[in-house]
Amino acid sequence: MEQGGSLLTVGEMTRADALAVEAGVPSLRLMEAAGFAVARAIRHRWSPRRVTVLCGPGNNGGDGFVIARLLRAAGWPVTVRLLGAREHLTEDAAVNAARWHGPVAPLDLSALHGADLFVDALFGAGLSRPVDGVAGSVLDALSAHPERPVVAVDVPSGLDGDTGRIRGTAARAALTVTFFRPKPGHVLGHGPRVCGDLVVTDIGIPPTVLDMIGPAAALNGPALWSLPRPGPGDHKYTRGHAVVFGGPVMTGAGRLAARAARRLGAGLLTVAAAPEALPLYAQDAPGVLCRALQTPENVGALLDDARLNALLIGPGAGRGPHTAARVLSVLERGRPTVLDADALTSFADDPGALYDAITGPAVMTPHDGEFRALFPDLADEDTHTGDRLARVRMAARRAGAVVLLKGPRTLIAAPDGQVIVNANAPATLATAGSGDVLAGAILGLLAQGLPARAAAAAASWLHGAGARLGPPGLLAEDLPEAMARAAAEGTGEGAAGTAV
Ligand SMILES: NC(=O)C1=CN([C@@H]2O[C@H](COP(=O)(O)OP(=O)(O)OC[C@H]3O[C@@H](n4cnc5c(N)ncnc54)[C@H](O)[C@@H]3O)[C@@H](O)[C@H]2O)[C@H](O)CC1
Ligand SMILES: [K+]
Repeated sequence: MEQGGSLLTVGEMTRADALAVEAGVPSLRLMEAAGFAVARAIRHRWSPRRVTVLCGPGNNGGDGFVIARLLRAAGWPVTVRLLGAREHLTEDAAVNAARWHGPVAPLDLSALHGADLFVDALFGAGLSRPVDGVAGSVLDALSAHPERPVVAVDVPSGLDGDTGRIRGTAARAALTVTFFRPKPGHVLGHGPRVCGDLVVTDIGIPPTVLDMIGPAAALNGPALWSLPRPGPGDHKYTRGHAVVFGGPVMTGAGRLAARAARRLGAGLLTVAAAPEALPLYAQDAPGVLCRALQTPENVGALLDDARLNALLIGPGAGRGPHTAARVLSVLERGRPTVLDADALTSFADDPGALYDAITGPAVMTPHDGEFRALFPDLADEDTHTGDRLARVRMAARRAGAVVLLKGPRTLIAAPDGQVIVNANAPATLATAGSGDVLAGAILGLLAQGLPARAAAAAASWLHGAGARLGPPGLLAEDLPEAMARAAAEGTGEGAAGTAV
C-alpha cells in the first residue's frame, strides 16, 4: 500500500466482483480465494489455537465458513457461530456452510467463551444499517477483551467501507484481510484504528476491471506521480522560478515556505514582500532573491514577469480585503498558484469571488477551519453522512481547483472528481509551521512543471515521509531537509532538488 494505488468504494468493489464473474471467474472461486487468504494470514501470524468464527448471513459469512474449514483442515480446533438461520444464507455462503462439517451454534454471548482467537465474518461490504442486537452485543464484548485477538474479514463488522464511520458498533481487529484493493473506509475516519494491521490480497479478480471501473479514489504514493529530476542540461533558469508573497510582519511562514520550495528543487526563489520586511527574508537564506512590493506598479511588474512560473500567497499575509485584492491580481495571470491560509480566509465573506478568479492551475490548502470558511455548506459532517471524500470532491469541483484538505488523512481532490488519500503522516506534523512548509513544497514542484494534482499529492506524501525521518520533537524548520531526503530515498528516484 505504501507505493499508492486505487481505493475502491463498496459499490466499485461489488462491480469489480461482478466484472470478474463476467470474465469467467466463478464467484465461489472468489469466495474460496478470499477464505484461503484470510486463513493463510492467520496461520502466518499465530500458532494453532482455539478459534471461533462468527458468520453473518451474507457472503462475508460465506468467507467465514471457508476460513473455518481450512483452519480445521490444518488441525486447528474451530467452532462456528452463525447469525440467523442457515436457510437465510446467500447461495455461495450456503454452499460453503454445507462444506463445513463441524459444529454450528447460534450466535450469542456464550460465543465469547472457549476461544483464543475470533474471526469476524459477520458483515462486510453488505453492511446496510447500524449493527445492533446480538451481533452488537457480541462485538462489544469482544472489544472488552482485547487480549483475545479478532481477525476481520474484508472490513471489521460495523465499519462503513466508504467513509470509515462506525455504524452502531465495531470490534477493533488485530488484523484485517481485505481483497483486491483497499476501501476508503480502511484508511479514513475510524478505519485505521479498528482495522489493526491491514493486509490486501489478490483473490483472482483481473486488474483490468480497474480500467472499466475508473476508481474515483486512490491511496497516495510514488506510484501516482513522479518527481522532477534535473538533467545534465538543466540550470537554475530551467528549474523554475517560484515566488513567495511574504507577509509584512509574520515573516516566519514565508521563510519556511521559501526554504521548502528550494529544497524541493525550484531553480530560483523570489520572496516578494513589503520593503521593511525584506531584510529578514534576505538574511534567512543567501540564495533567495527579494523584490519589494510597495506600489501597484511594481506589483504589476512582478506579476507580468513571465519568468516567474509559480506563485504562493497566503502564509503570513494577514486576513482582509488587501490580501483578497492581491490574490485576485495574482490569479488574473492564470499561472500555477498555491493559495494557503489568509489567501483563503480573506474570502470567507465571498467565496464565489475566489472561485470565479481561478482560471489557471491552482492548489488550495485549507485545514478544517479554512475549509469551513470557504465551503460552509460542505463543512458540516452530518449533512454529508460524514463522508469527507464526497465533501472535498464537491469543493474541488466548485472551486475549479485542486483542494488539499489537511488532517490526519490529508485528502487531495481535483475538479475531475479524483481524490487521493494521503495516509503516511505521523502526528509529529501537528506542529507550527508545517503547513507553511507543505505549501512551499507544492510551490517548488509546481515551479518545476508538475501539474497541480501531482504537485499537491507528491508534496503531501513527502511531507509525511519527511516527518517520519525526523525526530519525535520535529520542528517545521527541519522538514524541508527531511522532505528532500525522503524525495531521494523514499521514491528511489534520486535527487529532486537535494543536490545542494
Ligand atoms: N467483492 C469481492 O470481490 C468478494 C467479496 N466477498 C465477500 O462478500 C462480502 C459481501 O457480501 P454481501 O453478501 O454483499 O454482504 P455481507 O456479507 O457483508 O452482509 C450482508 C448481509 O448482512 C445483513 N446485514 C447488513 N447489515 C446488517 C446489520 N447491521 N445487522 C444485521 N444484518 C445486517 C444484510 O441484510 C445481508 O443479509 C464481502 O464483504 C466479502 O467478505 C466474497 O466472498 C469474495 C469476493
Ligand atoms: K467482517
